Amino acid sequence: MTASSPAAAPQPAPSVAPDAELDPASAPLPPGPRGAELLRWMARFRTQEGPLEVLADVGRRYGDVCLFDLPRQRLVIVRGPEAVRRVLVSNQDNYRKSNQYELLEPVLGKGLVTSSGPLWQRQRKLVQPMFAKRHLAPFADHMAAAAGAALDQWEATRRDGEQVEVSAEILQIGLDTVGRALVGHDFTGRAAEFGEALANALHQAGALGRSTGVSVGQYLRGADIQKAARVTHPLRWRSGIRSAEVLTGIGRELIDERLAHGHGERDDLLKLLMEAEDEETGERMDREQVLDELMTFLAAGHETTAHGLSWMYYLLSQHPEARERMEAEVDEVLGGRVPTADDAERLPWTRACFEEAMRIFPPVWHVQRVANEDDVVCGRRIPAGALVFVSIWSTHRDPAVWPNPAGYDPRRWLGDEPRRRPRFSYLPFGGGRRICVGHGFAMLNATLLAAMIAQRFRFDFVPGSKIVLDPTVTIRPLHGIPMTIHRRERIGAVGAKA
Ligand code: HEM
Repeated sequence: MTASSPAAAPQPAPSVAPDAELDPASAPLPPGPRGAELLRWMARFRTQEGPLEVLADVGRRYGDVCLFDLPRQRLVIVRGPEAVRRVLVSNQDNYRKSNQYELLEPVLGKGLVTSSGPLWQRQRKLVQPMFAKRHLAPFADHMAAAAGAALDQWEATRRDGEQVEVSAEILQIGLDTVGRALVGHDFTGRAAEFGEALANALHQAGALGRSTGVSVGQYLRGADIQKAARVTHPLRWRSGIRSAEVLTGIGRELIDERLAHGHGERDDLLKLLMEAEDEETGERMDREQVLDELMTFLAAGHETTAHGLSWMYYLLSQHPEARERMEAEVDEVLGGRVPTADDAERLPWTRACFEEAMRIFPPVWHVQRVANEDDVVCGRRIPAGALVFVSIWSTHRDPAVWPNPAGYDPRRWLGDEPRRRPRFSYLPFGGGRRICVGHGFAMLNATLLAAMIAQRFRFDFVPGSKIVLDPTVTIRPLHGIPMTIHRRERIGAVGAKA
């Protein structure tokens, strides 16, 4: 696990005027390492947990804005509410998404995550209403049905006290629940094949994104990032493409089935996607655009939620009092019945346990942008063309905002506490116009799933197991999280609706 930290150094002087009023030309560049020290930081960045250690340590050493002045590429790392607000919200038009996202295009095509400009605007307008509160109730029923079936399976196949790899279990159950909400029963039977291909495609894209070869390839050959990945890592690239073909093949089959036979009784997200119309032009998405959005939802929604939950089980096993409180809440509110969308609001502690887990282990640990023009952030000049790492990881652990930042304490999420903290001190779903479109869906899915698991099972960490963080697209546990699974006394008849 991530260690800490060189000795703290003085923070840069705080800006006296708001950034918007400062002239970039007269603002100083951010502080940062130079020469051999810069090379040492970069070498550390390439180690297994290095990116997370570097994000945390540059914050401690250089403050909220730090510059790595590399040949041909200036990398700026920002953290903290003020810097996040400037880059993601108040001056967001000055920042475009970085080309790292293009490595995901073989799977996501030109869906919401990877598109920009007018296409993104049109798609966001079409897609956003699908995640409105009124649509969440049927999604919740799908999620609960899929989770119930998966938990029955655990009950039938897992011995009490058996050792399991919790993140693999949660990934599977997470894909079942997200998949059912998106494409209903049609997903049953395809989930295993889909899950395996998706995990590989994302893993390869994440590894290519961190590869020195890909960076050097772009730099030396002036190639675009996909070409650099193809040339410098042909096997890795091919492996990702093969998985992408499996995924898009499944997606096309699901869509073609609907085109041929209609939606029937289905009330899932695929139906909403296929029927969505632009209110001004009446235009609908074509088959390929529906495919890109479907792949985007499955890819963006599945691993993120599942890893957040896996980290929650890891943390809960070390905080039995928090876990007992979750079990007591679930027993009291649900009394053994299957939860509905309305129940999510009646489970504040369960929700808080998930929110706090995402603070300590944010599934998306940073977002990347490129500055179009010079800008000023926290009184420092961000040069045009700089690659800006908005560090969710270190913002969530900033001691200026979070007392005892490494301590897992779901009480931080109760009552007025969240409102007292500065905005953008917590951003697991990003911020600004490109904030996660599925965040309500994700919170519902995670809360219901956590509640249904707590009704029936409990996990204990296997002592002495080593947990290694793998920060690729998401933060996943490199060798999994070994835990023993235990059945809880059943409260009432699980399976009966209120
Ligand atoms: C705990 C679960 C989740 C986390 C932590 C998460 C996190 C994020 C973050 C940080 C972004 C912003 C990326 C950026 O600004 O570059 C994002 C965007 C996005 N997320 Fe999520 N997400 C989650 C679940 C979901 C779900 C369930 C869906 C859909 C079903 C989804 C769909 C999307 C889409 C489509 C975007 C792109 C939005 C746009 O650019 O307009 N996410 N997510």
